[in-house]
Amino acid sequence: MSSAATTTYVLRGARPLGGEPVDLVLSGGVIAEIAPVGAARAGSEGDGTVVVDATGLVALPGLVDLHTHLREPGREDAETIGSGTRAAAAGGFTAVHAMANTTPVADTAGVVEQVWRLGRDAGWVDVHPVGAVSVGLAGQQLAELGAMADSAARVRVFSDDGKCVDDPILMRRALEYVKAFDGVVAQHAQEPRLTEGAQMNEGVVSAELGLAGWPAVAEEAIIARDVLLAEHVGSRLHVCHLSTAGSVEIVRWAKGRGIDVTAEVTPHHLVLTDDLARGYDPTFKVNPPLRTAEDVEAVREGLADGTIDIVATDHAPHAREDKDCEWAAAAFGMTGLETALSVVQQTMVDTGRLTWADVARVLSSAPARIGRIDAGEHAQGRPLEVGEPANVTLVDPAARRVVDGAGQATASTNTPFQGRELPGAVVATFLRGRATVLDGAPVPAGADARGVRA
Ligand SMILES: NC(=O)N[C@@H](CC(=O)O)C(=O)O
Ligand SMILES: [Zn+2]
Ligand SMILES: [Zn+2]
Repeated sequence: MSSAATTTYVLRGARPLGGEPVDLVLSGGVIAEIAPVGAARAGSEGDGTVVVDATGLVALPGLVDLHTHLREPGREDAETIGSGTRAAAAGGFTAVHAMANTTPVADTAGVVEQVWRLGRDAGWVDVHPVGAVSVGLAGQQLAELGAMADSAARVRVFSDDGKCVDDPILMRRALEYVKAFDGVVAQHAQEPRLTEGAQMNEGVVSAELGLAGWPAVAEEAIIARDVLLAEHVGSRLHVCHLSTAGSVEIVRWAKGRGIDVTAEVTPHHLVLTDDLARGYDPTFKVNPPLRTAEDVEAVREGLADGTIDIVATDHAPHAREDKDCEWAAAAFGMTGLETALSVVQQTMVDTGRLTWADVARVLSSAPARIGRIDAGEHAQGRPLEVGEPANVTLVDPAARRVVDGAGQATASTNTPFQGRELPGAVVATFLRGRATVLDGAPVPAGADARGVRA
């Protein structure tokens, strides 16, 4: 159970969205006061008040991930809801959307309620289950979308992620169905016939390595079809992990036409390229595949100009035996929750392409809006204003760290940034006024402000 926050925190000298320093006071689960530095009255009261020296730290609204694989139920050897949500908190997140490709698949009200409850009991972040579009992700029969929407989990995002809803009739029906409860279909855009046996991006490198290629058109053809279907039906479409320059162009065109489409890019597609396949290290095997430097530039441009709405991690932990094997046999996917903010800082903020206010949009308010979790008692992605829920992330943009998968909170070690130095570090995360991370270390629910269990 999430317990009510009892400690009052004064975040002394924090810079909301990278602006001028203030004292941010978190009390009673909300942002209670925003005062000039040193002026917050709560600071002097001692009793139950913790002053956090936030000098130089940027305060962001708690991050929201629209695309996380938590693996429970079914693959608890790779990740559990406990370990995955602890990793999320460590990465500055206060809410995640848990993808449906579990075992069993999250295609019924029963399974999504189980995931939602386990997330709530773990207490690290709000867990919003994604419901499957089709029964068993088999692409044949529509799952019980309405029952999942009406369940305690209040599902609004539906996806067969890992698989593409390639049947246009099924996609059309799903788009029609979700309109009834303002839901969205999040598509994993991969034309299956064009990607049979595909191992990496189709291009110069795949030809050299002799690995079967995954052409850009396999992604773009589905996105083009889906934006037209969304227009025809008058429904809401979300494009998962967009990765090619052509996909950016199609989404830009669709938005220009007024089609209700949103799109996400992953941190890894903002920086890594298919050159990394040359070492045959399956850590770099992911779906959609790492693309070319031109694609990386195009997705950065698309994120900067608002064509791409959000950054979503596609955190995809895998057990060692599924990655410690030859490339062709390895599973697709890489972890991302604990490096996402740093990669966005490196590629977009430190390059002058996004401000911290933009980061708050692409990693918090926009994903919360797309997932329809931006209202009500547990609202996420809200502005840092008095009276709003105290979901706050403190990041030190001047910090530098070398990524070590073994030292992360996620139960898996398949980070593509192993050994790389990244800028920025999450110093603290607050979920409705309760610290889930302090001094860079996770604080379990029920522990006091110094991380000691009461
Ligand atoms: N991204 C991946 O390479 N893998 C994801 C599935 C997916 O996001 O398509 C997974 O579940 O492992
Ligand atoms: Zn996917
Ligand atoms: Zn995914």
